Amino acid sequence: MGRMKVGFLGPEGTFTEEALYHHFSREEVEAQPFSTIADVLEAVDCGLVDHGIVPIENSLEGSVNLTLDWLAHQGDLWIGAEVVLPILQNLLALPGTQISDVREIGSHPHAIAQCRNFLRTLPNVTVQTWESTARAAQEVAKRESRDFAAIGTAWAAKKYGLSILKANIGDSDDNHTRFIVVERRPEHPPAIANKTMLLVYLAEDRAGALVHILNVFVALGINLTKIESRPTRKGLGSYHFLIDLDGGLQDEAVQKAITIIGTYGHRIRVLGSFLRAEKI
Ligand SMILES: O=C(O)C(=O)C[C@]1(C(=O)O)C=C[C@@H](O)C=C1
Repeated sequence: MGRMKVGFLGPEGTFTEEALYHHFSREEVEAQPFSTIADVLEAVDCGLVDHGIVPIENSLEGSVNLTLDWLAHQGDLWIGAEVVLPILQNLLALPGTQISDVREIGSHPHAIAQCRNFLRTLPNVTVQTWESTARAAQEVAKRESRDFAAIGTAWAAKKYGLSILKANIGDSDDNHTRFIVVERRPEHPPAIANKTMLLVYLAEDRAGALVHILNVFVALGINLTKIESRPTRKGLGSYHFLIDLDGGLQDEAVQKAITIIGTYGHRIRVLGSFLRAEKI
């Protein structure tokens, strides 16, 4: 059997690539970089790769909306696993660069958001967003200019021949990102899982509709670990809910909750069921 093809947010040197090799062994995969999160998810959807890995949530900046919205609106992918990684942000520049040389800093919007306090110490520097941290690092190497620095991984510095101008520039030492591993929806979901992600559309916008749903989980003793509302794209104020809960799809209580919520007329889609990743 050939190696599994796994798409990731590239180029090489992103946090997503680190997460990929945390989950899969180098021997079993053929890793394929894509420029955007949407490109990764589309590649899985159309069968170009077997799996895809993308960020979904960060402990400082919250949800990665691009990922949540793609899952809700674009395709019908299945989340088969999650990976949680500690995130250490670094300022990367050409060797020999001094902080006073830097006029522009580029990175992924989430990485920029994780380093706000550090960036405030550089009031004369403009900040640019790039598709990923490694893409910005690659650009620093390409421009060969000391004016431009990137925020990203220590591995990207090595990969693109850059120096770490300043290490650990994140706003908090407790910085973690959760990544999801997606695949095309399997015929049979896994039999052992202890976490499930649901997408819920309320039947109607009336007082107590959300409480109604939450009460079902309470009554069945199901612990919710995250709830996020995102626009349905059907008008201002119209939202659906992405709910993470403790329990696998094989659990009777989870099955019951899904059935009851459905009989109330709310629409529910299981986005995935998998083994919870422990924080490292
Ligand atoms: O740009 C990267 O290196 C990524 O893997 C993306 C990403 C994100 O989207 O949150 C992943 C982890 C960090 O939180 C910062 C950036």
